[in-house]
Amino acid sequence: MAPETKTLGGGSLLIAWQLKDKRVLVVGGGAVASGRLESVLVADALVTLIAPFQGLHPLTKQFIDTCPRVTYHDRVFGGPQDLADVDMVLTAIDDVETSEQICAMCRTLRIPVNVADIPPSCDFYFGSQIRDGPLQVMISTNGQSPKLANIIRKRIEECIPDQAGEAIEKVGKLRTKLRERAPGIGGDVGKRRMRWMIDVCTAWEMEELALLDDEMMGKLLESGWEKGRVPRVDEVGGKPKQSRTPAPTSCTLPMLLGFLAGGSCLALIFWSRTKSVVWA
Ligand SMILES: C[C@@]1(CC(=O)O)C2=NC(=C\c3[nH]c(c(CCC(=O)O)c3CC(=O)O)Cc3[nH]c(c(CC(=O)O)c3CCC(=O)O)/C=C3\N/C(=C\2)[C@@H](CCC(=O)O)[C@]3(C)CC(=O)O)/[C@H]1CCC(=O)O
Ligand SMILES: NC(=O)c1ccc[n+]([C@@H]2O[C@H](COP(=O)([O-])OP(=O)(O)OC[C@H]3O[C@@H](n4cnc5c(N)ncnc54)[C@H](O)[C@@H]3O)[C@@H](O)[C@H]2O)c1
Repeated sequence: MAPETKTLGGGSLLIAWQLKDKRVLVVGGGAVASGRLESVLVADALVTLIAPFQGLHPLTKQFIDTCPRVTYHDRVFGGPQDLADVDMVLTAIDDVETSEQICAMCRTLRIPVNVADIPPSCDFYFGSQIRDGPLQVMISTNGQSPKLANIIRKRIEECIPDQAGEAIEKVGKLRTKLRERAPGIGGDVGKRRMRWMIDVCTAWEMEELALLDDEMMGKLLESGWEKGRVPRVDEVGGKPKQSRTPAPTSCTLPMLLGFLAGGSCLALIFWSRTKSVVWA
């Protein structure tokens, strides 16, 4: 559906920010900071953490002890020198004044900043997250209700197929193999690659894609891509997913029995009524 261009606005940009090897400064070491650490470490960032040892949350300590990507300084924030060569700043401290000062310095230096719980001091908000391997879902209420974001996340989690993450991973591998076999950017080959990938993803069930291994991928490319078709799972050595729709026999038999039982009851009632009229 085309967007309503005249009234467009009031939201925020939803993107998957690539943080690999970017320098992220986290100020604070409490529970909120530990969540921030997890969020940026999952994105392969290089993290500097500044917080006095005394206030560290156990999870923050664990990240310091076990993640080589975290460089820890046992002290309070020291001023603009702490912001040199930094690509992103996240503060989670129980000191509003210092938070606002850090935000002002970041804005001067044009470093994107998030100050936990102070929306005017945020260039971007965090959201409620679902992760399953490469699958990433963020629920944002754009600052209106973090608790509802948390509740909606739990509901969405229930709807995501169990094998979604694994299926995505396997399809990712298949796409890499396909690009090796049929290289090139754009053009006819690009169009044909995209069409074939769309057809494979549409024709195969998520559970079937999740089972793809190297051998099956090889066969799929050989007997599928090379011949311009999408083979069935069993044609490439896989086990097809049991159909979710019950087989017609298993569906019609109980229905038929039910129908016969119902019919017999009605006949019995009708017969007994006729009898009682006659006997009256
Ligand atoms: C999603 C989540 C991600 C995360 O932080 O990791 C997140 N807050 C979470 C929880 C949470 N935060 C608060 C409560 C108490 C209940 C309630 O108030 O609803 C709960 C619920 C709980 O703890 O269960 C209090 C709160 N938060 C903010 C304010 C200030 C204000 O609104 O003005 C106040 C009031 C302070 C006060 O009253 O003094 C502000 C922000 N919090 C945001 C993110 C950004 C907007 C996200 C969005 O709207 O989508 C934004 C704008 C900035 C930011 O921090 O990035 C995480 C859930 C993770 C999960 O469970 O999955
Ligand atoms: N967005 C959210 O989900 C959310 C939820 C709860 C609380 N918060 C907010 O986030 C902030 C942090 O919450 P918390 O529960 O982690 O707090 P906390 O009190 O457990 O931790 C605060 C941390 O900041 C450190 N600190 C304080 N001043 C510092 C300074 N100048 N330099 C470096 N480190 C400093 C402390 O040593 C401690 O490690 C609070 O302001 C709170 O309002 C946000």
